Amino acid sequence: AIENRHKFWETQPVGQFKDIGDSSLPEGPIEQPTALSEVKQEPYNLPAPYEWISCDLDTEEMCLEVYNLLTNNYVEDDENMFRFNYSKEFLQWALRPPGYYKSWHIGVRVKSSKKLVAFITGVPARIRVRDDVVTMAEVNFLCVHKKLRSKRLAPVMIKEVTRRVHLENIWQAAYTAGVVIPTPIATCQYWHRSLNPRKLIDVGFSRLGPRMTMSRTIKLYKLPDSTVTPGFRQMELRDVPAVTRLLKGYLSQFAVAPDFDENDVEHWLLPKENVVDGYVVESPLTHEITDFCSFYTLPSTILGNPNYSTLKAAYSYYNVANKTPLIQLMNDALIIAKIKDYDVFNALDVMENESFLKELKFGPGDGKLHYYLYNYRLKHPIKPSELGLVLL
Ligand SMILES: CCCCCCCCCCCCCC(=O)CSCCNC(=O)CCNC(=O)[C@H](O)C(C)(C)COP(=O)(O)OP(=O)(O)OC[C@H]1O[C@@H](n2cnc3c(N)ncnc32)[C@H](O)[C@@H]1OP(=O)(O)O
Ligand SMILES: CN(C)Cc1n[nH]c2ccc(-c3ccc(F)cc3OCCn3ccnc3)cc12
Repeated sequence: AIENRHKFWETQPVGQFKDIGDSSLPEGPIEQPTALSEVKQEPYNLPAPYEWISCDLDTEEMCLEVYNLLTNNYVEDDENMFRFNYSKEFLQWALRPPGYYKSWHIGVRVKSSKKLVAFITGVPARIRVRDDVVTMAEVNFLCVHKKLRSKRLAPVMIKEVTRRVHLENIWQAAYTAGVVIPTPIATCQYWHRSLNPRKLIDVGFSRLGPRMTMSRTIKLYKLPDSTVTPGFRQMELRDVPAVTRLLKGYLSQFAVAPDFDENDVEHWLLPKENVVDGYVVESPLTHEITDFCSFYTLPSTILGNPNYSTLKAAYSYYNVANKTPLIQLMNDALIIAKIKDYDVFNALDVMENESFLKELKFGPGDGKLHYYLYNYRLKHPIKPSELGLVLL
């Protein structure tokens, strides 16, 4: 057998490849919590020139350092044509939800130059796994500077965030990645809906279909100038209780989903310009909030194109269609994104998204997004349609 060794991940309390199909192993936590006094009190050792830093994202200066590290060194697509370009406002939103810990915003910098060269974050979240609501860390933004790759720095970053999460008496985590490591609990496909086909073709994101001209392609993706659902409007603070009720009811059908309360909904779904958009359908007759849709803003830097520098992308977030057909609700989201000059609208095949992707002219992306739980075993991977969790 090909030795597909995961020297670090084989030491971790995660589902192991060798255990796949072994239904004698129980679902749930793999290791039991330890006493806080038994958690390593001091940070893990770093190579000599480096030191740990807790990044205070309340300061513009630290925010800019994190932004610059990620802008130049974070996730690229498989063909290295695009790199995620999370904005500073987005990072402050993503990393400061209710109950967040500054100590979980972990940086590594060069002692001499003070340059930030690595980063990893956690934010607390209540995640329901089947009938079990577990307080977890959502781990994200793992990044090692391009010049420091393949030095086994990532395992140290992961062990350090694990240690700091343990110190808060939290023993599970959730994370996603484009890479396959032990062991995905779900594997999702991402899809793209062109809004600005000319630009997408110019930058090489899309290609002209066979027997298709540019003008025919522009016509294919054309959208109305305004939304079609009566009562469709931006979400406001006063809608938080109704949206929370809608969302809790809707997410209860999925095997893994966030357990949002009103504080969480206010943080994660109230519109923030250039960060997150949320829309409700208020019945013109009864003024009841019947539906909800949302998307977040995550541009990608276009690498090495003379005419364009940024791809403006919207990502489907949480959507609840109770009275309005989901396909109509999502088409209104596309119309809003086009009005707001997005180039592309992206979606994973999670929740009920599969039901609208093809009809609304989404095309399949060229990779997968794998979902993981740390220190929590599922007997089998779940289907994307059983997943009710979207990580940023
Ligand atoms: C109870 C609380 C628990 C909290 C913690 C929970 C767990 C959280 C886990 C983190 C979740 C993050 C979620 C997230 O942020 C979303 S996924 C995005 C990750 N970031 C990027 O792709 C940015 C560009 N790449 C880099 O910066 C580097 O390539 C990174 C830093 C990715 C790896 O740096 P490197 O210089 O290329 O590699 P070495 O240092 O030499 O290390 C190689 C080892 O790292 C393993 N590796 C590689 N990529 C990984 C990834 N994306 N997740 C987990 N592990 C990953 C790899 O399998 C190998 O281990 P193995 O030998 O066992 O196979
Ligand atoms: C989720 N969050 C953890 C960021 C993250 N990490 N790793 C990833 C791999 C794929 C996607 C992804 C998710 C949804 C989607 F519609 C397109 C995607 O990537 C396209 C390829 N790409 C990468 C960079 N620029 C373009 C996100 C991520």
